[in-house]
Amino acid sequence: MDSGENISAWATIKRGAEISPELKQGFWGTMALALLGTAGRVVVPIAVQQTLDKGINGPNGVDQSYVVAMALLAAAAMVLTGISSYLMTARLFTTAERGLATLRIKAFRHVHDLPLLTQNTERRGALVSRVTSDVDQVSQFLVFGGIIGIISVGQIVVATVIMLFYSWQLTIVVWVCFLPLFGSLQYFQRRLSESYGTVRQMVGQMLSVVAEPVVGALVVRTHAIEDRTQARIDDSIRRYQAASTRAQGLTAFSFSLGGLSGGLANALVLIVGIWLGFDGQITSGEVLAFAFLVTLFVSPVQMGTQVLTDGQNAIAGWRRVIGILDTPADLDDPGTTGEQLPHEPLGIAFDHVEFRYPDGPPVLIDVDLEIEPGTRVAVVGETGSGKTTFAKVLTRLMDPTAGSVRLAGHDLRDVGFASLRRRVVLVPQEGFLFDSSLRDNVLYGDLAAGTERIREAIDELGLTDWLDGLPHGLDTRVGQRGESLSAGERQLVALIRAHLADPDLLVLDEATSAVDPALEMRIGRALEALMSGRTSVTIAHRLTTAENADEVIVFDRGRVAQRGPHQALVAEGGIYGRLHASWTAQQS
Ligand SMILES: Nc1ncnc2c1ncn2[C@@H]1O[C@H](COP(=O)(O)OP(=O)(O)OP(=O)(O)O)[C@@H](O)[C@H]1O
Repeated sequence: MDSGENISAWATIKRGAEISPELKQGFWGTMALALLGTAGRVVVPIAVQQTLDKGINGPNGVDQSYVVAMALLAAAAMVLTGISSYLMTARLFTTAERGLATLRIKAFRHVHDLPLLTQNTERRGALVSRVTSDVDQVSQFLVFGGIIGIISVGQIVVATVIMLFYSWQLTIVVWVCFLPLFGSLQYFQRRLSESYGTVRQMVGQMLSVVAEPVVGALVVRTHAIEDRTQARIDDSIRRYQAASTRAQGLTAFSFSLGGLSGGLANALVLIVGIWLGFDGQITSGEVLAFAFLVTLFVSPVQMGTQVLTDGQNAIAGWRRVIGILDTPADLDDPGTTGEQLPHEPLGIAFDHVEFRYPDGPPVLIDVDLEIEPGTRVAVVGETGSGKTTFAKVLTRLMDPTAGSVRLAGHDLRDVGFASLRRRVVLVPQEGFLFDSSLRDNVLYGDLAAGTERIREAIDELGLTDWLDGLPHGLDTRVGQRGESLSAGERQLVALIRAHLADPDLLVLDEATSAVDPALEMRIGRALEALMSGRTSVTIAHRLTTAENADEVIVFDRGRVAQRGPHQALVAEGGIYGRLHASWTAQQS
């Protein structure tokens, strides 16, 4: 998956704003409010200077009404600052959250389009961290860092302009104190960017290492590998801690440099200001106002270094989310303009199909076959011979690397996904059940089905007595991943789901888990009903499945080695003969 690391900070912000156009909305209004707020803050030192130089030390002595007027002006300015800060904060919150909601939605949606292989290889925890915690970093920065950043820049600009108005010499003194910091900003920005990039990567790794044993808790317990698992988790936490400490150290250093420059500027302004005052070039009110202005200048610079840090962390996160969006979907959906599969049993044609996993050897080699509509096919072969890969290519979970697959004469690449997923259903070996009711789970087959249709489907599969035996019927909770049901019952749910979908090509990866004979019979009956009137391809692990099929296709190291009815293949011997012998030996 695209790590996004090659995108520069500026390009990341531009691309981020392109993905979430809401972030740009009302930007100039927010900037105007920021400037208004900053201008309000600057009024206070000016009022202090005016009060001292004209209201108290003026040529006609103390001018009370002038002092009151200046106090009122300062108060009004503070109220204005408060109101504009509030409005700006509210606007930033709203636009940032709206923009990030769009980013999350787009990223989550794209996860479904990612190549299946990427989803397998990209550690799932890291993927989740990209769409959750990485987006949170961006959110925190845009909301808090964004506010402070805008205020800071505005404050620095306005403070500099007013400082120049009072004394250009003291302004130069202040800027000279900050030059080393400003000069090294780019260096810090680069180092911070690298460090926070590593931090975000470590967060992803930590999440995936933590998530794995939670999902595989049963294996961890049964094999008593808690210590080994914990050691891996400890290691990833420590690596995250080290990366984070390195990044924070850099932040602390840049922050201290800001503090040092600020202290130096304050001291030098007083020394040089008093010296200029002796010379008559500046009044005491102006020196006092300048001291206020230096504070107005120093605090945003210090805040700015913090913002820079948060910004780098956020940009590192933003890059990773953009990396998801920039990873192309491997399968192109022709969409509504694509061809539609007919609603009738589908004929299958593999035209010199080759498939290889990335950087791997060919796993399907020159598979060239036709299957008549309505045929019941069993696919057999030794482990690793390519049966599952064949099923995935047949259902267009992956495209062949050479050759083509046609259903009812349509090249699968030209068929719209909506039609394909409606007419072709794959029932995997271990169907995934969601932590919800039985009804919700079977509804994934046909979201529009009502209770009556569901009951009808269950009846057609001969499962009504099984359903009636469940404590709450259709409302029975299946638990996480269907853990409250037995393995056989989970298969039944998968079969009902598939039947509701009413496909014209059914591709089944037969479950290998043994179930009790009564349930086995139920599953057999349900399968029988499910396959009738449809083309079906079953990856068979049982002798009876192969026996009952119209035709058996035998795979050997990616090639179709034999095909024909069961009896004929038994007579032929070869690979199927050996398989058959081992099945019958198992049964006896
Ligand atoms: N995601 C993958 N990445 C790389 N190689 C893979 C991947 N999935 C399968 N393979 C390889 O492809 C070959 C065929 O695998 P496949 O799963 O299609 O075999 P199979 O006949 O279904 O085996 P089984 O009966 O054990 O499920 C194997 O050598 C396997 O190692």
